[in-house]
Amino acid sequence: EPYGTSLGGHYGVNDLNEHVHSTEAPCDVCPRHGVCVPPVQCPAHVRPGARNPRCHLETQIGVCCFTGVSHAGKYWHRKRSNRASINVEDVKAAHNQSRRKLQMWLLRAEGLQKEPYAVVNVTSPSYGHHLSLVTYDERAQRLGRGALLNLFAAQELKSRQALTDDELALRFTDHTDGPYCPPNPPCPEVPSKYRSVDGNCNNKDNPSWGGTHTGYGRLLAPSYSDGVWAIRISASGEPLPSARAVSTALILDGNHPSSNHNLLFMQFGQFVAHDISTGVVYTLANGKPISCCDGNGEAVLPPEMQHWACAPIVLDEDDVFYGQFKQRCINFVRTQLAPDFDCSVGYATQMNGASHYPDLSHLYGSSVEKMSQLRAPGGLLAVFNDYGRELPPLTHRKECLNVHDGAACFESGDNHGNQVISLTVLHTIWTREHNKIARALSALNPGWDEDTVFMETRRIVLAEFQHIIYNEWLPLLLGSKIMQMYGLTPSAGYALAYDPETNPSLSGEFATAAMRFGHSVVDSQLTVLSRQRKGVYESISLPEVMFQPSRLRIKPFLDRLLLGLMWRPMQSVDPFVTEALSRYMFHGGNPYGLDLAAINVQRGRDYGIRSYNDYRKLVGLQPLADFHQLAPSAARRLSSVYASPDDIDLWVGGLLEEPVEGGIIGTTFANIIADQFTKLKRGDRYYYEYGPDVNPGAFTPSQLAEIKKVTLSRILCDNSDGIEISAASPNAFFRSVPGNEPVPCDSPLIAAMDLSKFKE
Ligand code: HEM
Ligand SMILES: [Ca+2]
Repeated sequence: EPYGTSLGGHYGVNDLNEHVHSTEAPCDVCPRHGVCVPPVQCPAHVRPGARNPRCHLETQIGVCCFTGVSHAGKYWHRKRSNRASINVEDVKAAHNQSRRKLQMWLLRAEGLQKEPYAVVNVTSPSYGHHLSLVTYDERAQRLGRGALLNLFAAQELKSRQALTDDELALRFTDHTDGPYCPPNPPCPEVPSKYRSVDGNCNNKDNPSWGGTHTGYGRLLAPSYSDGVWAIRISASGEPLPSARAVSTALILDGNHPSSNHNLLFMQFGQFVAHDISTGVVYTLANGKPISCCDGNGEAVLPPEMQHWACAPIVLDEDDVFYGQFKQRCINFVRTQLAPDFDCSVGYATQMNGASHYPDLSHLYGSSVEKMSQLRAPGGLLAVFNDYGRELPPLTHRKECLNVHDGAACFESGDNHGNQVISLTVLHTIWTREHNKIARALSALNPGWDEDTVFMETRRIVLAEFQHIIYNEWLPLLLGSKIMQMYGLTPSAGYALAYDPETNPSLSGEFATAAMRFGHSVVDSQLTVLSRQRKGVYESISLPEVMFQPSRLRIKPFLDRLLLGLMWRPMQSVDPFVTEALSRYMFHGGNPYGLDLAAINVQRGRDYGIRSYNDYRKLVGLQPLADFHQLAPSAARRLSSVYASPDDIDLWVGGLLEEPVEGGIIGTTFANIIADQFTKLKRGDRYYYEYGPDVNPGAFTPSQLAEIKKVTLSRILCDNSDGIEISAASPNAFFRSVPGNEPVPCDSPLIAAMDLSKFKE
C-alpha cells in the first residue's frame, strides 16, 4: 500500500509544533551575553539540563547560545577536559595494549588478502561501490592506522576508568595524548595567494582544518553502541532492523516529478557532493576491495571469516526483490577512521578523502601529485582530444564497469568521475572552462609562466563555481528565508563573514543523511534530446551508464544530454527513490545491483549518527513521541520496522518531512545543509567573496563584480559543443517554465565575464 496520493513529502512529519524550550516569550536581547542563533548552530541546547531562552531571529525563532562568539563550527563537545584520576601508568598501559591490538588487526587483515572469498569480485555490483568511494593512498593508510591506535587506547582507558559515553564524548585527555599524533601539515611562512591543493593551510592556527584525509565533524555526539565505534543499536538495546528492511518498508519507487527543478539541478548537486565529501572505506592492504559476503552474495560470511571493517547488510530469504536471485547479503565495508590533529583519544571519527572546501578537488585532485598528473603544458588541464572535442583524459586504470573494446573511461581528480555519465559531462564542462580561461589569460598576460596561468585560472574557476553554488543552487534548495537567516546570500561587494574560529569540516550528519536527499531526486532515465531531430533521440536507463561513459565519444551526445538534463524534471524529495538506485545500481552484467537506500541507512549507523528524533530537537522541532502522530500510511510503515520512534534513521526521517517554504527539503535537512554551507563560508579564508584583509588571494572589486555575473547557463553556453546548444534558459536549474524560456547564448540575460579585468 503506497503512501497517500499527494505529490512529494506530505507525510505529516512536520505537522507538529515547534519544539518548546520554555513557555516564556522569546527575548529581544539574550541575557548573559548569549548570542541568538538558529538552534542547529547551538548544539549545546539539547544537552540534558540545558535551558536556553528563545529569541527572535529575523525570520524565525532562535535560541540564546552561551558557548562562544560564533556558533557554526565550534566543537562544543570536543573541549578537552581533565580527569584527574588518569595516571601515567594507565596511559602507558593503554598505549601498549593499543599497539598490540593494532598488530593483531593488521595481521588478520593481511591473512585475508590471500583468501579469494575476502576480496570483491570485479564482476559483482559491489565492485562499482568500491569504485565510488575509495581514494586509496599511502597517506590515508598511515593516518588511518594512527586513528585505530588512538581508538584502541580510548577503548582501553574507557574500561580501565569506567568512563561513561558522555565523558568520552567530552574528550578526557588533557594529559593523555593518544599513541599516535599526526604532524600538522607544513605551511608557508607567508600565506600563498592560491588555495592549497589538499585544503591544508587555510586556517592560520589550525592548518589541518578542512584538509584532505581529516575527519568529519559532528553536530551531536555519536551514538555508537559501545560509545567508541560499534555500530548503532536500538533504544531498546536490541539490534536495529536490517538496513534493507528499512529500505523495503519505507523507500518506494514512484514517479513524482518536481514542478520546476530539472535534472541538471540533481546532477549539479552530486557534483558538489563529490567535491566536498568522499568517505574513505577500508580496503585490504594491497588496495583491493574487502568482501563481507560469500563470493556471490548468497550468504553473509561467518563473523570469524570477515574482515574487522565488515558490516554486511543482511537480506531476508523472501526479500521482495533479492529473494528471486537467492541473494542474502549486500556487501558493506565501514568507513576508515581519521586521527584528531590535537592528538586526543576518543570515539571514532570518519575520514574524508576529499578536501572539505568546495574547491573542485574532484577536477584538480586533492594532492600535489595528483594535480600534476592532471595538468598539461601552458597552464591547461590535460584532455583527450577526440577529433577536435576536448574530453577528460582517458584513464587506463580499471575505473569503469563492462570494459570492452572501444569502451572509454575518463580520468578525474577523485577517480570516480565515471560514476554516472551525466556526472562525467559536468567534469568535461568544467575542464573545458578551465582551459578556455587559461588560453584567454595567457593571451592577455603574455609574460606569465605556465604555473601562473594555471593557478590564476584555477582561482577564477573556483570563484565561478562557488558563486554558482551560493547564488544559484542553494537558494533553490533552501528557499530565500533560510538563505537570509544564515547569511548565505552573496553580497554586493566583499563579504564580511570570515571567522577564524569556525571549523569548516563537513559534519557526518550532512554527508550521510542531509546531502543524500539527492538520491531521492534521481530519475530512472536520462533523456538525450535533439533540437535538430525535434524530440527525444534516446532514453537511457540510468544503470546502463554507471561507470560506462563511452557514449561521450559520440559527437553530438554531450550537447544532447545537456538539453535532456535541462528539459527533464528531476524527482521530488520524498521517500521515493528510483529502482535504478535501490535495485539495479552498478549491476554491470548482473540481473540485480545494489540498494543505495539500504547503504545510506547502514552508512549512517556506521558513522554513529544519532536517531532522527535527536536532530528534530536539535533544529527546534518537537520529537516524535508516537508513530501515530504521522499520516496513517507513514505511521504504519514506520512502526512495521522500527521498535520505537527513537530508532528512526536520520536519512529516512528527513525524507518524510514536508519541504520548507520556497525550498525542496524539510526543516531538518535544510538546517543541517544551511549550517554546513555557513561553515564552508565563514571558515574558508579563500572564499571568493572575501577582501584582501582576509583572503590572501582576494579579487579586486572590479574582478569580483565580473565573477558575480557568471551563471551556470553561461558556463554551459561557453563549453558545450555548439552542435545543439546555441540557447539556454537564464536559470539553468529550472525547466523552461514561463519567465525562464531559453534565450540565445549571446543574450544579455546570460551575462559573461569581462576577462580584461584580469590583465596584469
Ligand atoms: C546520479 C546518481 C547517483 C548515484 C549512482 C549515487 C551513488 C552514490 C554512492 C554509491 C554513494 C556511496 C554510498 C556509501 O557507501 O555510503 C553515494 C554517496 C553520496 N551521494 Fe550519491 N549518488 C547519486 C546521486 C547523488 C546526488 C544527486 C546527490 C546530492 C544532491 C548525492 C549525494 C551523495 C552524498 C552527499 C554522498 C556521501 C558521500 C560521502 O561522504 O562518501 N548523490 N552516492
Ligand atoms: Ca573539495
